[in-house]
Amino acid sequence: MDVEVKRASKSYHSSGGKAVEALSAIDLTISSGEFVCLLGPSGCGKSTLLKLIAGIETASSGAVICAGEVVVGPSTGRGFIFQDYSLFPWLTVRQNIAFGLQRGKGTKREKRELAEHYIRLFELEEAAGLYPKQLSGGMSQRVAIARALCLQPKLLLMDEPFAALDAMLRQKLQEELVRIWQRENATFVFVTHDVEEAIFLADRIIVMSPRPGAVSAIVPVQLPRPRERTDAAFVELRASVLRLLHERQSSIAQ
Ligand SMILES: Nc1ncnc2c1ncn2[C@@H]1O[C@H](COP(=O)(O)OP(=O)(O)OP(=O)(O)O)[C@@H](O)[C@H]1O
Repeated sequence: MDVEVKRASKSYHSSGGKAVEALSAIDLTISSGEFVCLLGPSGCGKSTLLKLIAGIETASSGAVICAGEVVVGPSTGRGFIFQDYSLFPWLTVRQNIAFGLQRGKGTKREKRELAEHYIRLFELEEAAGLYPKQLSGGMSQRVAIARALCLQPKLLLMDEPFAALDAMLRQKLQEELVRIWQRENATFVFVTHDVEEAIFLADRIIVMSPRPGAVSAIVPVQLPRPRERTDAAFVELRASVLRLLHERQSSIAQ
């Protein structure tokens, strides 16, 4: 599913009545099947941009077009995982993961196998019968990711989904996410603060800057996959993206 963001701006009104310009005239085109990371400091509007694409926030001006249709609200073809992932407290891990499959295509058995596949993938076998209140933060996050992937959306929007995970699991899931993306041929948009994560995952990194939120640079990542974090080209690109972020930060501060 391709995405076109056309001069999209978003202002929020705080309780004091003051407007916060979270995004200013964003233009961005994401091709079908692309893996894009949104990278930038806190408050530059990454989550807001993701919410506009998901259709859970409306642009103050401009538009978002997905697969040729103007986004006017959420849709099952556009999956999302946000920071405040919410699981259904009255359902077990297994039931949460399988929840969205109920109305989808396929036999009962196929659906059960799909849910079990994601339970195994995210190492949730032992937690499958537990309820959300019995899970750690990292486990809840894995359930939320598994639940979104289970629906096999054509566009998956992810807001720092690995932020609360330990380093080992985080790397493992990054690798798995790339494999899933390659297999599903879906479009992935992934928000992160982490330069290494962005380089490991993305075809292109959209660097954003704050006050107001804007696209400050677009960095193509032309490293072959699977990527190796210790390769010279990877390390070099990491240094140059970090430099770019520092430059943009200091030019805003001046
Ligand atoms: N519902 C809201 N009401 C008022 N202001 C908001 C709201 N949501 C976001 N903002 C403001 O809009 C700006 C952009 O926020 P956003 O969450 O999109 O940034 P972000 O880059 O995702 O930040 P972070 O990396 O910290 O999650 C910030 O100044 C934030 O305070």
